[in-house]
Amino acid sequence: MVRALILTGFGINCEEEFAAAYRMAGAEPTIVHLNQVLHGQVSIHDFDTLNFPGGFSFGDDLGSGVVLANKLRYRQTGANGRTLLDDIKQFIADGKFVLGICNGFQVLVKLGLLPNLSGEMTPEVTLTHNASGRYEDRWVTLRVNPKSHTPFLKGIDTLEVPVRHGEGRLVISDAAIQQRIETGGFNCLSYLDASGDGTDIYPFNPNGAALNCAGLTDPTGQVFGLMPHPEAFLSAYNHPDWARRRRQNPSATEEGEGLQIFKNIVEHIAHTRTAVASVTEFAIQK
Ligand SMILES: NC(=O)CC[C@H](N)C(=O)O
Repeated sequence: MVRALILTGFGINCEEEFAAAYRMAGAEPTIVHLNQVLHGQVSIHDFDTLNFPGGFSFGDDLGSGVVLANKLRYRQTGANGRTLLDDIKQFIADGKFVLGICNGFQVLVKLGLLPNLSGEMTPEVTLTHNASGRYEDRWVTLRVNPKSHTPFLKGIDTLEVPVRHGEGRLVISDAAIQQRIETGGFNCLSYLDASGDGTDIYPFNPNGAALNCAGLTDPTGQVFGLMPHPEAFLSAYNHPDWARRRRQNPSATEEGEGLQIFKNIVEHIAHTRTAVASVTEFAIQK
């Protein structure tokens, strides 16, 4: 069974949707208060994926995700001076996966886990207040960057998902970093307009993000974060226009488009595990 650790506490509020997504994708989700991890009662290393849900951690004080990111970077988890960021580094080095949605994405960016071009886990870009100056709560259409190789987005071309955030505007102040993000395809998701083109025009691009970017991966593809909420589109009936969509395509699946991201990563982990097991079995037989 693929095991997903879902963090909560301090104002995170999307952990149940996250758990439902993993459950529907065939994994075993465990929701844990961040303090249980920081106090050593739960180890992230017992899990395959580490998940940062959306919400309003620490009331968005100092900027969304900033306080939680600092807690992960500086709060020592034991007498040996280790921090949770040290454990997350190990977790990624072990080939495991990290997913952050909305406030979770903001945490990963402020922590320097995304895009992490340098490998040093220092912040390289930021997410800040929407260009509209308002909280945006609407559905958007996204396209997956064909250059992206993250298993989370395998086989997905476009998808519709809701956004609900006040600080989703990606700002890249260094031209060299922007170029490396584009060259590597780490800007893995872009906002589309009604004709299916990437756009910086409001409200299709709800926040004015650089590169029309709704999501980033790190160079390994193991760390993925996005502003929209795929975990809020698990059933076709979550879509505001579900009735018309069903009339147009009555034989379409009843699954929501967001679920595929979770199915992808669960299948990828299960498949990798089977492949490793059969190689090991082959080596033992020899
Ligand atoms: N839904 C969310 O996770 C919102 C994130 C953050 N509080 C913001 O408003 O930008």
